[in-house]
Amino acid sequence: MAAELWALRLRVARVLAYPLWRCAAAAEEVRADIAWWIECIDAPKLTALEEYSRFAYLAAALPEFRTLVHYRLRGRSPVLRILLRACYRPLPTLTLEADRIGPALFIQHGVGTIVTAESIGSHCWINQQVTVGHDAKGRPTLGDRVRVGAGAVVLGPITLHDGATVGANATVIHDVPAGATMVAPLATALTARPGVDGDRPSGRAPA
Ligand SMILES: CC(=O)SCCNC(=O)CCNC(=O)[C@H](O)C(C)(C)COP(=O)(O)OP(=O)(O)OC[C@H]1O[C@@H](n2cnc3c(N)ncnc32)[C@H](O)[C@@H]1OP(=O)(O)O
Repeated sequence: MAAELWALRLRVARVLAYPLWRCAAAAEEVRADIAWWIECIDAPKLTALEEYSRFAYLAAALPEFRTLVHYRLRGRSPVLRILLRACYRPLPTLTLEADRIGPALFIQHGVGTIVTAESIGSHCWINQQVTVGHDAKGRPTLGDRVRVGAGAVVLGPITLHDGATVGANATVIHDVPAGATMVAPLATALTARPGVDGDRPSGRAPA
């Protein structure tokens, strides 16, 4: 039953996604995006699909993917883009602004993620609640295969070189060498303080 439902949903997705596919398929990056998203999601059910079915699934199920497709279509006519955005809603909590986003960008859970970069290389991975943004001097450049973990903040005219990783919740304001991993200090336990009721959220003794 579950398999039949999955097949039915995929058939419907294939019909509904067709106009978007017709507009997007010409962009080389979109094909690389599809392959990269399937690799990152790593679900055998999706790996087994051919390219158009993969696209239809991603466009139907993942608004993050639709946001990326709309970015890929930014050279098309404004009227077409408005129509496509109305029919295939992007994720409102995800912003992608860059002069160039190379082929294959995966966005996992685009909740509260704002990416304002000079450029982004190929095969990058960005998580939820991430800010990649500018300071007074400029905005970041991301190389190839850069990964930015949940809650991370990357600011200013810096470069995350190829293969750099920013760990969850880390703030980065300097260049990161190729292949390096940046992490923030980990949370530490608050030691018990005499005279304070540790069970109370405010930490204050009752009046
Ligand atoms: C809903 C969802 O789940 S969405 C998915 C959200 N997930 C993410 O965003 C993933 C982001 N990834 C990370 O932050 C990873 O921990 C990475 C990439 C920074 C490091 O991963 P790994 O290389 O596998 O590191 P590993 O787990 O082996 O830890 C190595 C060391 O780094 C420390 N470390 C790992 N991650 C972090 C982090 N985010 N912040 C601070 N220190 C860290 C570990 O405590 C460990 O230190 P130790 O050797 O002193 O014990």
